[in-house]
Amino acid sequence: MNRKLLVAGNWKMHGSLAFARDMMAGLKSGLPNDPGFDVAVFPVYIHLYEVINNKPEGIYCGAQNLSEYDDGAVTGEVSAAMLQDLGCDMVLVGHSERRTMHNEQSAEVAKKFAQAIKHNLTPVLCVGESLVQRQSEQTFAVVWQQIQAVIDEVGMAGLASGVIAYEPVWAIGTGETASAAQAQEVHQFIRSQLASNDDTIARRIRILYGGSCKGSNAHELFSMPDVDGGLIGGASLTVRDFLAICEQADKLSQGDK
Ligand SMILES: O=C(CO)COP(=O)(O)O
Repeated sequence: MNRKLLVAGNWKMHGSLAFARDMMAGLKSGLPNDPGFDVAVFPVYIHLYEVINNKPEGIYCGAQNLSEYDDGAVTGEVSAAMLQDLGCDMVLVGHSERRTMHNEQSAEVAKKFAQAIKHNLTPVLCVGESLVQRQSEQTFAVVWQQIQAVIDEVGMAGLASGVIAYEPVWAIGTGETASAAQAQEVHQFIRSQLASNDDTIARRIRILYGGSCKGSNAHELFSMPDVDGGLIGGASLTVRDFLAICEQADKLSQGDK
């Protein structure tokens, strides 16, 4: 099955309104017209509106987090309905920085995923193991537990409305990338586990790789059969670096992938 590659930039807690405008202007002039791959950016909440109002046509915009609740007395949180109202298309859920720094548990992540699909946002479910977990051969178990929690909440049909991003924690912001073979091994595991529940959904769902992905390794990673693009941190923060990754996605989308 042909899955469209997705290159997604997670800006994390970086940028400013001027940065958001400059990035959008740079992508407008640098991206191919009508690309054969999808592009998304994930700014902080307070820069979303600026991005939404300045983004080139066809680029998706998403938040980095959302509340697990509909509305109410939840100071400092932002609901799925508010994100949709603003014009967001997507939202990250369960990024490892939220799981570790904000102690988000898989059950909470699953509730956030459910909120996203209820409000027609595409959730990008981030999963991945720590270095200790990899060294103790728990990678598959950890990753699957994180996905299973979402399936328990929304079923396979719900999961199918989202995107999965495999981000090994040891590769995030460290400069140490999973090799293409290491990424493929986990992506293939995820897809085969999903296939034992629903083969069609398993073949259709996009699984991104994240963790020190950059222009120089994107082609090798994205050319793996089960890698459908990337969730990019550091290399999404300049037009040049982000476009270098998009260029690789463009080449692959015009070729066999
Ligand atoms: O966490 C990431 C994207 O969500 C990856 O970050 P880096 O690309 O900076 O390693």
